[in-house]
Amino acid sequence: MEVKARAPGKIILSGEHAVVHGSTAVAASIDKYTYVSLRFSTPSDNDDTLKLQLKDMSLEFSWSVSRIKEALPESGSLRSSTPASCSMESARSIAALVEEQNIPEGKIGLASGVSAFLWLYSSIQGFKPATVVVTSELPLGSGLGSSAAFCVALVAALLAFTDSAGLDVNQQGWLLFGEKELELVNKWAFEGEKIIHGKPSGIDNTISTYGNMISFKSGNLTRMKSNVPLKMLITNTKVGRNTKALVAGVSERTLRHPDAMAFVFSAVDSISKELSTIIQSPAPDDLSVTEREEKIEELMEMNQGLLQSMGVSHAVIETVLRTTLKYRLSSKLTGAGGGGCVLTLLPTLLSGTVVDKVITELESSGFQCFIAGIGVKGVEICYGVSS
Ligand SMILES: Nc1ncnc2c1ncn2[C@@H]1O[C@H](COP(=O)(O)OP(=O)(O)OP(=O)(O)O)[C@@H](O)[C@H]1O
Ligand SMILES: C[C@@](O)(CCO)CC(=O)[O-]
Ligand SMILES: [Mg+2]
Repeated sequence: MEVKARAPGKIILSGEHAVVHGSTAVAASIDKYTYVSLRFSTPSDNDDTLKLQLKDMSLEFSWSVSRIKEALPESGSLRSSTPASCSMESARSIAALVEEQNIPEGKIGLASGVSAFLWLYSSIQGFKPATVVVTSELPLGSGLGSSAAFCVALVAALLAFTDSAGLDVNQQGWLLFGEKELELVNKWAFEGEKIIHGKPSGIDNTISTYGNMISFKSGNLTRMKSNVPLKMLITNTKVGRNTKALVAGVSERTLRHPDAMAFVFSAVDSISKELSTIIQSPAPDDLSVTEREEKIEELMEMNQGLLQSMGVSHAVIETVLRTTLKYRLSSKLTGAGGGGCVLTLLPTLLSGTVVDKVITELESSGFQCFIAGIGVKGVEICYGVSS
């Protein structure tokens, strides 16, 4: 029996970092996915290992299930229907299991993803031998929610054969979970994100699970229906960074300057609320489309300024901002910043020639550009495929 799951990446239109401190943020899914396929071994395979294949990186990790059982005995008593946090003791055992795999030095950032995998797999499926194959269209560690898409797709595949899935394994094509099941996927994925991010707000796993567009505050989501056709250019600066370290940096700055940072977070909250109102207001005529876009551009610029004051911008992000500004286009970093990806609003009436020119100039600086499809469905699964 085999199942494949796919979960989308995301952009944050406003509110990253501040959302960790209780402000509102607005996020949308994008049409780039992480895929996870799962196949349990059968007795005829004569194989008692759990394998994780990261296809894009040509890496394979494997553990005998008895070794995992010995290291993580508490996982055996957990239930797939009750998401559980990784204890300090389990985190230590997982670190040992990951270390045994000798991840190449240049790819050591994967250790947190592999740790999340071990926790989620053993907690949801126990100690069954299986092969899990991962591929992704998302650049890792670039602000497009690769960590959350990985956790969401993995959890969806792991829950697909449990009673918690609530789906018929004989159905064909991509299937959506029901509401209760989505909630369960989201909660487990959040536990994985905690292992990768340290202190996530939950916005990334939530948008990857539910898809479309959401506003998010203090762990609660509000689904949004966009009435503005948003076209966003995404520029990957290819400067690598790590969300956990950036989030920790903002928390340290907040401890040093609590009063000033409270105002910064409150300003971001107002920006996100205004942005949600504009995006959801009823369909306008052509003139007001332009007016709305101008407001969105101004809010993006204001948010970028506040992200800079949180200390999460980067020289390379400033280069992208300067380049797009030459074409009178507004941009902001998206996700954790510190490098990674930048969003640029492409107004509806902007000519294709200008879009081509700005992309050519950005790519000549060594950046990678693409126009994302925004607001796709959240996590989906497909039974009976072979990877
Ligand atoms: N396809 C994948 N396979 C294995 N591990 C992954 C995969 N995708 C993400 N990860 C794990 O997540 C880490 C990147 O997560 P990180 O949160 O730093 O960046 P991001 O999620 O891409 O950006 P952001 O959190 O700003 O949206 C990787 O270093 C790896 O540990
Ligand atoms: C930087 C951050 O706000 C968004 C990362 O995509 C972290 C989080 O909310 O968990
Ligand atoms: Mg992440």
